Amino acid sequence: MNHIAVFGAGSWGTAFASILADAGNDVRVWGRRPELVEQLNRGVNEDYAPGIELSSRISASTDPERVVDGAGIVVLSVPSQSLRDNLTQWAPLLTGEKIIVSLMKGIELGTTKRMSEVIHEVAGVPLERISAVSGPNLSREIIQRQPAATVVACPDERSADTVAAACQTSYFRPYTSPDLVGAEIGGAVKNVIALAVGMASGLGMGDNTKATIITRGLAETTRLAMALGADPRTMSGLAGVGDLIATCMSPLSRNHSFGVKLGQGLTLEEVTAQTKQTAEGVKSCSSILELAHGNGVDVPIIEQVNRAVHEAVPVTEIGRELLARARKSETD
Ligand SMILES: NC(=O)C1=CN([C@@H]2O[C@H](COP(=O)(O)OP(=O)(O)OC[C@H]3O[C@@H](n4cnc5c(N)ncnc54)[C@H](O)[C@@H]3O)[C@@H](O)[C@H]2O)C=CC1
Ligand SMILES: O=C(CO)COP(=O)(O)O
Repeated sequence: MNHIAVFGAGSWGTAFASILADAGNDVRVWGRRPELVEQLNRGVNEDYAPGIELSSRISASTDPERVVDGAGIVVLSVPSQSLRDNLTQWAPLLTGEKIIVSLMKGIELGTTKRMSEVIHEVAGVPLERISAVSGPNLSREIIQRQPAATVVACPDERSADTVAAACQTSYFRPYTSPDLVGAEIGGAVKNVIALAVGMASGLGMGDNTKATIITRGLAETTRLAMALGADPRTMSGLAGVGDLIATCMSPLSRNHSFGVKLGQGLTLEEVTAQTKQTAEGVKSCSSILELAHGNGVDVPIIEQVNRAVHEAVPVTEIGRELLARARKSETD
């Protein structure tokens, strides 16, 4: 039996630990809070996966050394903006031939780095042993064992295949891809587009408006991904349009729900106070905008989401601005 370490006992860390356990692995989860670790060791996570009985193959600890000991694969699932701080403490443990898996969908504020870049920089792990798992994977559906597929992206085919083999179950189908950049950009940007779709929903707009934002959001994502060297085909796959659809359309999405509340007129502070879980797009809209500007990429939806979220520009105003832009060809 393989031993796999999962850092982060939130919604996705716990759901992914369940997949790994169902795939036959012995899974050790690191959690920050002793009370949550104690819950996991009783086979539940009422904070992040209420009503779900967890596999007996999952155990948990607050001690990173104990969690990593003997693991060939280490999965990271903490909020993107806290990765660097956490990794600084964990880096000495990530030695040897371990494969590191990022489940995170964000871009670091201040550096505009993707999560694999942060892992490479802080832990010194070569990119050939860093993979990202990304796709339409709403944790609540996955932990209920509803069928879904995902992409395991890594420049090294053997590493990608090792991770894919470790997380394949009767309900979860991983595809491999060499396009780490595309998978990470697809995963991070769709959160911002989901905020925009949520805002439209909150304003009472219907499906035409939402489909328009999703489609033009995909155009922005593709432009940015290609400018960073990604394969455009990734954008028409699970880590691109697949995740975009799931996140933009589902009431289970925290980013979508966050956007709905902003659209209904709540302030950023009010929505933040009501939101217990991580809505990555709220912070990453700024870093993604900076990344796009730094690469000369036009991202009007992301720009307007950033204004609504961080400059308190009314949501009605950003819609008007998007529609008033100069006419252009759809494919420019
Ligand atoms: N929930 C989902 O459906 C999916 C989430 N993701 C991504 O997975 C990543 C993790 O998200 P979730 O598990 O959903 O978030 P979550 O909010 O459910 O859980 C986050 C976990 O990190 C812990 N945490 C918070 N601040 C921390 C810090 N400073 N240091 C260490 N731990 C900290 C929390 O206590 C919690 O256990 C995000 O990047 C998200 O975009 C990706 C696919 C699906
Ligand atoms: O990434 C996700 C689904 O693939 C989860 O989206 P949210 O973080 O918006 O809930």
